[in-house]
Amino acid sequence: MTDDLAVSVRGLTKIFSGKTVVDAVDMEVPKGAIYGFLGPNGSGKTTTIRMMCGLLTPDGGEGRTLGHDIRKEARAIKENVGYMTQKFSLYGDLTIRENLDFMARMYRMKNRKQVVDETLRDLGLEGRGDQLAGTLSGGWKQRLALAACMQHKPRLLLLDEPTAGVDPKARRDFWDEIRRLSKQGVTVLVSTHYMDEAVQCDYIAYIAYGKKLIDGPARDIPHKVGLTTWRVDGPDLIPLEDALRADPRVQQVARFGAQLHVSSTDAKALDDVIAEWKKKNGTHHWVKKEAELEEAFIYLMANSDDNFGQTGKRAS
Ligand SMILES: Nc1ncnc2c1ncn2[C@@H]1O[C@H](COP(=O)(O)OP(=O)(O)OP(=O)(O)O)[C@@H](O)[C@H]1O
Repeated sequence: MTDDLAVSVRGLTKIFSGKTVVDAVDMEVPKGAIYGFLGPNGSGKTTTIRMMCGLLTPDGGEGRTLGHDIRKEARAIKENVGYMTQKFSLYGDLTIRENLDFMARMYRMKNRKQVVDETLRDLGLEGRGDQLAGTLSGGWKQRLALAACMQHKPRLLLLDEPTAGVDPKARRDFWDEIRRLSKQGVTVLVSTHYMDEAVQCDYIAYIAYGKKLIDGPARDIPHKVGLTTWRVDGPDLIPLEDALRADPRVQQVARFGAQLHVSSTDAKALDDVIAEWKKKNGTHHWVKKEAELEEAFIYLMANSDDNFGQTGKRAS
């Protein structure tokens, strides 16, 4: 394992009740990266991340996280992990200070009063420590939850759908903060179903049925998925959209504002469709474009009930 990797694991496997839910996954996560795990419900994302962070013992495989053996030194890894989930984050009926203190206790921090005071100050909440956390707005709850799990200065941060249900401004602020942490060298692992979280990631792994099917830098993912995309705008897009969706040679039609992005993994078949439309109706403006992460994300998620590689489903 090189010094610039926060995580390097091979053959990671987990079996629950006789069912292999993570199947021989290899993974390398550079230090300070924001690494997104995409995939359908129950595909094994959380289980993979938990094994990499020393929170769950693998049934097979090996590797190191933050320089520690994931099997033998799980405790040392855990001490360096901050965990923020959408479901469990704060106790609404405890005060802001009590929540911060509770988290500091969980990490057995010694100088808790000082740490909590510092966190309150950093958050700009000095005068509001006695306020019940449940009375905070969604965006503030999220800032508090993030600050709480960073108090022990972890080098690895786990985020489970961190901005689900949060308004756009708070979401932007949150990702600004995550990027700041990543620049400071904190490695961030994000499990998500949401495109606007996926596009924040430097690296992406797509997991289905416990297997890692695609991974790499986010900018390489569209190429790895192999999508060809055409952008179209012009009048009467709704009938065009309906017709394209009904065409078996088109795998995906996604609306982006006043445009449609029309995609397929079969470039030739798609080009034929577009050529026919250009001939039939000259009022639309068609441009072939590089597929971007948004289209790749929609494609992966829309096809995620099927075995990967099978197509035929369409995103909307
Ligand atoms: N502690 C456990 N005991 C038994 N089965 C489990 C346990 N944890 C997870 N599983 C099962 O393992 C499979 C993978 O779950 P996991 O939570 O890793 O998936 P996921 O991709 O993170 O899903 P989601 O996106 O819904 O959170 C699921 O079928 C789940 O029910």
